[in-house]
Amino acid sequence: MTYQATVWQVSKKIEKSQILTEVSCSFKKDVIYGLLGRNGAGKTTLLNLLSGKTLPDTGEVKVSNHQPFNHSDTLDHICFIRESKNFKPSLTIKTILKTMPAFYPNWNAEKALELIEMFELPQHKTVSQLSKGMESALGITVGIASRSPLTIFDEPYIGMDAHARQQFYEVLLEDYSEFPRTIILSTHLIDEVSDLFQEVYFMKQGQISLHETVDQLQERSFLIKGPKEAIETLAAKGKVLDRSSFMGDYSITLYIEDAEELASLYIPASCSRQKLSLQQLMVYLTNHKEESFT
Ligand SMILES: Nc1ncnc2c1ncn2[C@@H]1O[C@H](COP(=O)(O)OP(=O)(O)OP(=O)(O)O)[C@@H](O)[C@H]1O
Repeated sequence: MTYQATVWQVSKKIEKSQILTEVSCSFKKDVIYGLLGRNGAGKTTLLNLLSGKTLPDTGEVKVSNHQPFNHSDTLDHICFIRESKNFKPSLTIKTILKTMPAFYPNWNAEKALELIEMFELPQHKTVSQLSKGMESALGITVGIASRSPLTIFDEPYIGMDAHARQQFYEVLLEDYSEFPRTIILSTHLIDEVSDLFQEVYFMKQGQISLHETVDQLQERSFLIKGPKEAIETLAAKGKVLDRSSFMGDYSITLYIEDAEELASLYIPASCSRQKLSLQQLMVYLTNHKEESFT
């Protein structure tokens, strides 16, 4: 297996607060990852480490087999687009586009111009003169046109309307199909982008709480409704992520990791089974509290 980036047993404190605790994760070459978790889970901190902005206190981060911090050859392989402040406010879009090849060896000027036109960005304007959505569209343009082997987007669409976000997802997928690279996208708009992800990492309180392929995750998770007794029997087959009861209707959100349990799962005719969206799963997986029926 070829990895573009690996994080091994990384811990990080900021101002005496423990932000990341023994985080280990790896990102394969040419795979699109979703990095999901609630506010303050530690996603941006992890992405800062991966992009060489900071060093871990303990553990090891490697991108293209090197620690990225202060390693210019490795930093050339990484493009990190944050939710804001990606560019100097006094620079015009035109100037930014001119300087990008110096940062990104795979920079594709033609692609950049195509996206500038698609997002209707005025090249003569400075970053400070752009709306929030336009500034985000500029970040996305740079992220895609960089064609960096490790491209990271940390909630890059602030202020962009639904149409522009859809354009972003489509263009990202189209360009990735032609020029595969490792992409990590941290987002809260999970259902909008879930079709893009091949694998997801869930973070909770500074740790990785789950890593799965999207297909596996959806195969292993169920929302089951039915009579109390049947539901209780099914609950014993896996991890109950959520329970609810309303006027005699009982339901559970069940996650079955064990392959044998999964293969032999029998759902009686008195019960119904539904698929869960990635967004619903994320809510349950990052809010794990098990309740009993009342
Ligand atoms: N410079 C800083 N000084 C103090 N605390 C910080 C700093 N940066 C981050 N933190 C803290 O680290 C924790 C994780 O923050 P981080 O930004 O990594 O989370 P996140 O998962 O990206 O959140 P969000 O989804 O809201 O962007 C939070 O509790 C945050 O308050």
